[in-house]
Formats: sequence, structure tokens, C-alpha cells
Amino acid sequence: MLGLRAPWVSSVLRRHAAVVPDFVRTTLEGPQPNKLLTLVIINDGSRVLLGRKKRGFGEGYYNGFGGKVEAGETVRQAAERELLEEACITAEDMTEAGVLVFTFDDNPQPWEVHVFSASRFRGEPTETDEMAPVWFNHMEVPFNQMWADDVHWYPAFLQQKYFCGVFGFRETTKLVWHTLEEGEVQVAPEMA
Ligand SMILES: CNc1ncnc2c1ncn2[C@@H]1O[C@H](COP(=O)(O)OP(=O)(O)OP(=O)(O)O)[C@@H](O)[C@H]1O
Repeated sequence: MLGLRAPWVSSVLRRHAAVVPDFVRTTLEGPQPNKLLTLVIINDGSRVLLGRKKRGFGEGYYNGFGGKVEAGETVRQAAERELLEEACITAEDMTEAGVLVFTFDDNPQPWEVHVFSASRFRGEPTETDEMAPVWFNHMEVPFNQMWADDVHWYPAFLQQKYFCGVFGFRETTKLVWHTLEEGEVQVAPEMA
């Protein structure tokens, strides 16, 4: 597993060795470098701006705005580009909120999603071919229409606590195992 958080993921596999499903371990220990993705959630303090995905992977789910990091761009640049492409807005105070590592029993490549938060933005959230933007009060986030991992990390996100999680999905959408840690993940070189 080659990724920005590889040493931390190795330590997770060691610490949870007895309970990590085999497909999660083999995916994370396999030869494929992580697919890097971004996710931006606007949080104005009482509401979050989500989009209903209109096509492609995760169609029908509400989610933040984001997508794949392309060759030659940084994770932050990709996050800014996808927010503009999908919601037609530019964040003014985007900060790193957390990192999510996804594994799938039907896909040998781990995904590493970098989650960003912003409270201020320029422009008007506008429906695009990909996403239809909707504001939700913090107490009314529609978890039953979202990816199964979201309910586990939104509490940390909303409390502005940095989080790192590893998630295992069977048949693409069924979450069968996860672990979540709060706080900046510091990994000593000898733990890598
Ligand atoms: C498995 N559990 C998950 N939980 C929460 N969020 C998830 C997710 N899995 C993917 N995501 C996010 O969903 C978007 C997919 O984007 P996706 O359409 O694949 O990327 P992108 O727009 O680059 O694709 P195209 O190039 O348009 O095909 C992207 O923000 C990514 O972070």
C-alpha cells in the first residue's frame, strides 16, 4: 500500500490484526498504490452543503464535492478544482479535516480520500451535470442516503476534530469493518 498515510495504515493492521477482514489486509498489503481522491464539505457552523450525486459511482447518494486527483496536481488543487466543477463555488478557508482509506472486496486498489472543510466560499452553489447541491442542518444530515462510512466520521468532522479511518466494503456498498481515530496521526519512523 503506497499512500500518504501508509505508515499509519500499517500500524492499524498490526493493532487490529485479530479482527481485520482478509480482503482489507490483502488490499492494503497489496502492490497497488492508493487511488487519491478528495471530498470537500462546506460547513457554515449549523449546516453542511452536500450534493446529490446524479451519475456515476455513488449515484443517488448525498456527499461532499470531490473526485480523483489528476496527474500533476496536488491534493488541495484537486479539491479546489472539483468543488468548482461540481458546485460552482470556490472555498476561501479550506482546511484539512481528515483522511479515509477505503478497501473493497471487489477492487484490489485501496482508495485514499482527503476530506476538507470550509466555512466561507465565493459564488452561488449551482446544480451541475454531476451534483445537485442541498443544505442540511447538522442534526438532519441524511445518513440513510449516504455512504455507510459517513455516519462514523461526521461527528468528528462536525466537531472539527481531525480524523483518520480505514473502512472495508463488501459488494461495493456494504460496510463490514472499520476503525476510526481522532487527532493528527503521528507515526514514528520505527512503526512504519
Ligand atoms: C466508499 N465510501 C465513500 N464514502 C464517502 N465518499 C466517497 C466514498 N467513495 C467515494 N467517495 C467520494 O465520492 C466521490 C467519487 O467521485 P468519482 O465520481 O469517483 O470521481 P470523479 O468525479 O473524479 O470521477 P469522474 O472522473 O467524474 O468519473 C469522490 O468525492 C470521493 O471522495
